[in-house]
Amino acid sequence: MATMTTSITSQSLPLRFSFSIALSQSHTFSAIPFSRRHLHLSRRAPSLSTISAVQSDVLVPDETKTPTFWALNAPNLNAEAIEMDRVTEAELKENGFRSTHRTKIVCTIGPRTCGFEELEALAVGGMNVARINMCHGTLEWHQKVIEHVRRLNEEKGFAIAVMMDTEGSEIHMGDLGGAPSAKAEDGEIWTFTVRTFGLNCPERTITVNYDGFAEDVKVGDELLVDGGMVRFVVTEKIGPDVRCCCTDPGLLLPRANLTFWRNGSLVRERNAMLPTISSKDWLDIDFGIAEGIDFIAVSFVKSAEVIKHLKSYIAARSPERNIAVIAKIESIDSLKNLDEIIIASDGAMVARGDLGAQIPLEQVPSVQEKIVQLCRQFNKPVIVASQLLESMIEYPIPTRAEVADVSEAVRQQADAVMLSGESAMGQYPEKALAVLRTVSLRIEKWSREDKFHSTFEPSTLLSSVCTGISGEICNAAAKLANKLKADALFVYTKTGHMASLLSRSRPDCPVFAFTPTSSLRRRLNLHWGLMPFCLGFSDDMESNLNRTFFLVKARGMIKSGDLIIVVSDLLQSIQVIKAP
Ligand SMILES: Nc1ncnc2c1ncn2[C@@H]1O[C@H](COP(=O)(O)OP(=O)(O)OP(=O)(O)O)[C@@H](O)[C@H]1O
Ligand SMILES: CC(=O)C(=O)O
Ligand SMILES: [K+]
Ligand SMILES: [Mg+2]
Repeated sequence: MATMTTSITSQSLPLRFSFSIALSQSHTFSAIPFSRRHLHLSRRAPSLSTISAVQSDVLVPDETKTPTFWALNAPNLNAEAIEMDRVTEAELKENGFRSTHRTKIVCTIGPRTCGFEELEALAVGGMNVARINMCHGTLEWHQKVIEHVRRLNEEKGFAIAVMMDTEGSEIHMGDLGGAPSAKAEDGEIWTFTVRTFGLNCPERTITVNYDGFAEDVKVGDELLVDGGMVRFVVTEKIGPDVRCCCTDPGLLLPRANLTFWRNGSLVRERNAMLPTISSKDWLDIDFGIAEGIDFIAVSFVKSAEVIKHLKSYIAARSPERNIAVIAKIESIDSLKNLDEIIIASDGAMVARGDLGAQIPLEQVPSVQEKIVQLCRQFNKPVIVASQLLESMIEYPIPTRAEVADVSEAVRQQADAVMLSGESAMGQYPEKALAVLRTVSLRIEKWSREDKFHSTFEPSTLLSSVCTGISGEICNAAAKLANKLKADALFVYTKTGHMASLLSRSRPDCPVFAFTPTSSLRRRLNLHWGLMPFCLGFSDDMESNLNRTFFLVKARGMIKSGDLIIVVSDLLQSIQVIKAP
């Protein structure tokens, strides 16, 4: 029979108040090993639900720890032995725990931001993940970006993750013979062709990457560029060439996505059979594995099988590197298999750009909300992407509607929001990033203060999927942190699982995630509310705590009296600690 032990420690830990509940690996409750003098409140524990019930009744102050005690007992450690970035550090020092941003930011890197200085400016501005889109640029170009990010992390202590986004084999235009864009005017006749040209592409001619294109389209079909940014109607087919008349004028961008529509429906002919991961994508993936990237975002996922296939490939090719696989939800097919896809993946992206070209636009908001909610249930990080601040490609301030869109994603508590063209080739990448940060900080604060969690009531949402003992511990810890108005949660995690579960509970305070490896630290950087630190730790929680408090305090990031809730992978325990 399981027995629960609650121990109140008073001597061995750097605490003035502490209590702990420990679950041993065999899932029976046992005494926590690091308290020397403790008061046991042993009791039978029929179910996990009793954990939170005992939490509030055992806070006992221990006034024996004076500043001199701490000065004498401080571990002899160099304050640099913890890896953190200066943005987090400065944020904590200046404004305290509550000020830190919870919603993470992914920035697409393009010609406007690929230089070291520009990348550093994004890092300082709060970029957590740098996304490289394999639709564009050469491998040499991408390699340079990855090298810059690695250098930023090594030299400046950032933990910026690199996400590679695959090209996929959906239909898209060629690269416009190297031109940055081309303007299509109303009534003009353009030729879409499967022929290839070198740099001498004839005027008003667009190459198409899909060989079956000229056979699949029919006269009268509508051809949509980028989901309708520019629109054509097919007037004539001549061998490999398809003549089209422009009906909605606009700017054509290199490699823009193409869809064709017949009688108001998206045409899925043989193109529906195109592989999700093309032969070019596999080469890109090999390149990414060799370069040590952190995430692979798979474009146009249709089923869970492709995710499983890629994950087993990564495991075989690179057993030591745990690259996370993100499913991009942007095709009609993915919506039919949403649950399985999310369960099979390590995270998902609501890729609203292409999604809005495949389903009616008015359905995109509800699909976004559904995906965000499912990811939270299944404990997978989720990114809301595309056109959040589209007008900032050209203008220094966003539209009011864009601010409302960002606010909605933050209110839904998505793990991350993403910049695309705004940071890749826009005129104001840093300003766009600053807008994301300012808006998300404001909405996060508002949500905490007003408990404005209406759509995502954790008790019903989180209980619908069983996350086992760890999940219950993390929910209880988050609840406790909210109730006690704790300043921070600390989690010691070797696999990242406990940290992700704490993030899933969306506590009011930030979560300091201590992990022993830099690669896990980078991956955790995508999760809502996690501040990942690299810190070697042992199986001895007492010494881990001593060490962490000393290091974090030496860096001026916490102060005496701060209330910290500590959760650990190692002991599956919750402790309440007042910083010495
Ligand atoms: N590496 C790059 N080199 C040149 N231009 C880029 C690069 N990355 C992005 N861009 C430009 O920024 C725009 C927006 O970037 P984004 O990655 O969202 O492209 P996208 O093609 O719309 O996305 P996706 O293919 O994933 O649906 C692109 O259309 C392209 O013009
Ligand atoms: C990001 C992306 O691929 C899209 O929105 O289509
Ligand atoms: K892509
Ligand atoms: Mg896309």
